Amino acid sequence: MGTYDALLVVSFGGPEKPDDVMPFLENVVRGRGVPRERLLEVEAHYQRFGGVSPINRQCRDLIAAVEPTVGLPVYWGNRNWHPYLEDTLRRMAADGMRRAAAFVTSAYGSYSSCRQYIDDIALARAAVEGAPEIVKLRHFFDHPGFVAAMVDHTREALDRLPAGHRDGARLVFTAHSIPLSMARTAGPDGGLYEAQLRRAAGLVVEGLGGGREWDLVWQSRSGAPHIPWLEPDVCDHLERLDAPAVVLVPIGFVSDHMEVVYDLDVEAAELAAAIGLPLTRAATAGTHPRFVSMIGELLAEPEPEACGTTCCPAPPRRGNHG
Ligand SMILES: CC1=C(CCC(=O)O)c2cc3nc(cc4[nH]c(cc5[nH]c(cc1n2)c(C)c5CCC(=O)O)c(CCC(=O)O)c4C)C(CCC(=O)O)=C3C
Ligand SMILES: [Fe+2]
Repeated sequence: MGTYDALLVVSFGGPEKPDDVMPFLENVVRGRGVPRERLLEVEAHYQRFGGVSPINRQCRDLIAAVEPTVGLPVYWGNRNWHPYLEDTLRRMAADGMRRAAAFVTSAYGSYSSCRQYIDDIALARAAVEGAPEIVKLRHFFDHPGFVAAMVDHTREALDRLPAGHRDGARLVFTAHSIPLSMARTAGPDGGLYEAQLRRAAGLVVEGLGGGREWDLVWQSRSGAPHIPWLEPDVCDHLERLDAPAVVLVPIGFVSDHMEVVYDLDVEAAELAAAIGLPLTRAATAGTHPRFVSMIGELLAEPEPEACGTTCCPAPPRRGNHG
């Protein structure tokens, strides 16, 4: 860890009170062509939980668990809500930090899950005089710490199924859907997002001892209806699936984001109850001890090379942001 003088946790950000919800959502979708109706729907998901996203609390919990283990000061900055990256970089500069490793709370490559973080770090650095150099840590989808946490949590979810359903239960892995065009151009050769997700899911199945049927499906589709996104959606999949029981494994998320607590724990759970399908949901990595120790292990790895400039290109912007 000799080359870094701080760890910077970079996350998505989320609202912490009802009045934060619309300004937060407008930050997220600025220039993105997300229809107003979709935004209002998602606003209702947040308001149902008192206008509070679980994500900030999860970042604080992760930082509290990680800080004592890494021997470095830990900072936290978000892309879309307070504490904003720019404010955090300003504080880091004032504290004399010159060079920090960035742990982004997303394990995979694609524009939304990687490049957008890199771009926002660069924008924030450009706005702050004397901002520290930032080295983004690698995609950790296949790291034994992440995999071990998901294996444990999937086993716990299997154990929560009614006895008699555990052996035959199907594992349904989920990740955030993205536009097909974004999926095709993810990574240096395209298709990286889906390939990394399949690899991570396969490692979890292996860690459980193998021999189980599993699928990778998508959730939380956004955007305009005429734009194709990755399919099938988790709910369509559950409806068609011929399985005695299901464990949902949100392998695409590192903590229980709003997408997990609403789209899976409310929507998918209601559907499963309606069609009589026994279903449980595996916890996300969260603050599992192996996930926490993984961060220290990533800091000790040889410094990752920066992504190439043609990797995960930005989709065309819409609206008044060019
Ligand atoms: C790949 C991916 C991840 C995983 C990687 C990562 O973790 O970064 C992710 C995470 C998250 N997405 C989140 C929230 C939202 N995402 C939206 C919209 C979008 N997501 C997209 C992709 C992803 N999103 C895309 C292509 C869009 C369309 C607009 C655009 O092109 O940018 C919208 C707009 C409303 C809507 O959903 O339509 C919201 C509110 C939160 C916070 C949750 C909380 O508060 O707990 C988190 C962690
Ligand atoms: Fe999202």
